[in-house]
Amino acid sequence: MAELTKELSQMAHPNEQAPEPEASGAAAAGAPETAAPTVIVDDLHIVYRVYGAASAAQKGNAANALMRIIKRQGRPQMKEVHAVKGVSFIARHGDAIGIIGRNGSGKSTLLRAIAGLLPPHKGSVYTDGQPSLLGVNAALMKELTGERNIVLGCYAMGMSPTQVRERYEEIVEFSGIGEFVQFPMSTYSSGMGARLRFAIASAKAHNVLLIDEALATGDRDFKRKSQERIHQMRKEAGTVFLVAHNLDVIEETCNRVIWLHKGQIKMDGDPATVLAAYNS
Ligand SMILES: Nc1ncnc2c1ncn2[C@@H]1O[C@H](COP(=O)(O)OP(=O)(O)OP(=O)(O)O)[C@@H](O)[C@H]1O
Repeated sequence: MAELTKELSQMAHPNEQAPEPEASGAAAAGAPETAAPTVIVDDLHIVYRVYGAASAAQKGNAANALMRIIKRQGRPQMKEVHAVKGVSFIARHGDAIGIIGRNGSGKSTLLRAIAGLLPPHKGSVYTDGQPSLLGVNAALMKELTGERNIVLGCYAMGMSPTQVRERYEEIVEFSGIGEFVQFPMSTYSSGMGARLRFAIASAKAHNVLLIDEALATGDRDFKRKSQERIHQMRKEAGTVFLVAHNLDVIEETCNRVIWLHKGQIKMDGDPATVLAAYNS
């Protein structure tokens, strides 16, 4: 608690997404402890409510269905999925944090919660500025051309028309989509879409950039370019979170790895140590 209070007071503009920090086991690795914190996650719990669903024990069983009819109960209405269970950590300027874990371990949920897209069931997320989430499904419009998406995407990130004009060619060049920039995004392969999204999102310096698997679909050349850009963004004093199943990308890009298992942190530390434990 004392550590968290101190860290919070260091944050320039904490973007408080939930009240009252509570007790914490937050630990830092990666960037030096003197670097300013950019994200504080304190005992975070995220619960999804799925309406119209039922647990395996409640449904698909004739005896259960008969009992519900006898008791005049309707279909079970709601199921809760406790996707993140008491996660705490502190991220700092200059950190590139890889988040690894099996399918369904809570990686994407954690990123979406840091981005402020999911309300905490319990606990808090504090961020320095508005984090930008760059996901496989990031909101570009499929029916518009790459060109229109670049312009709109840059405006959405708060760039001025002059800044958009200055950066436009570089974004097209970086994405490598060539003449397809004049075609609607619905004609793009998933790799081309992912490259364009990354090129747009990384055209601006972000305090906190959250990347969800966006590098997974790029080819080798693009992966190398995007890794270089992530390194550059870290130098510009930002913090990058990266969810990827490709552990090579994590190892080459990140200075810290958080391993999630069933919604909890199993390990948080330097990539060599965490990846060795994860692979064993
Ligand atoms: N919108 C949702 N509604 C209900 N449950 C969800 C929803 N999104 C995710 N979940 C559940 O939350 C848990 C964590 O999912 P999440 O997508 O965060 O995991 P992940 O580690 O990113 O998985 P993957 O590696 O497969 O992408 C899973 O049990 C998943 O079924």
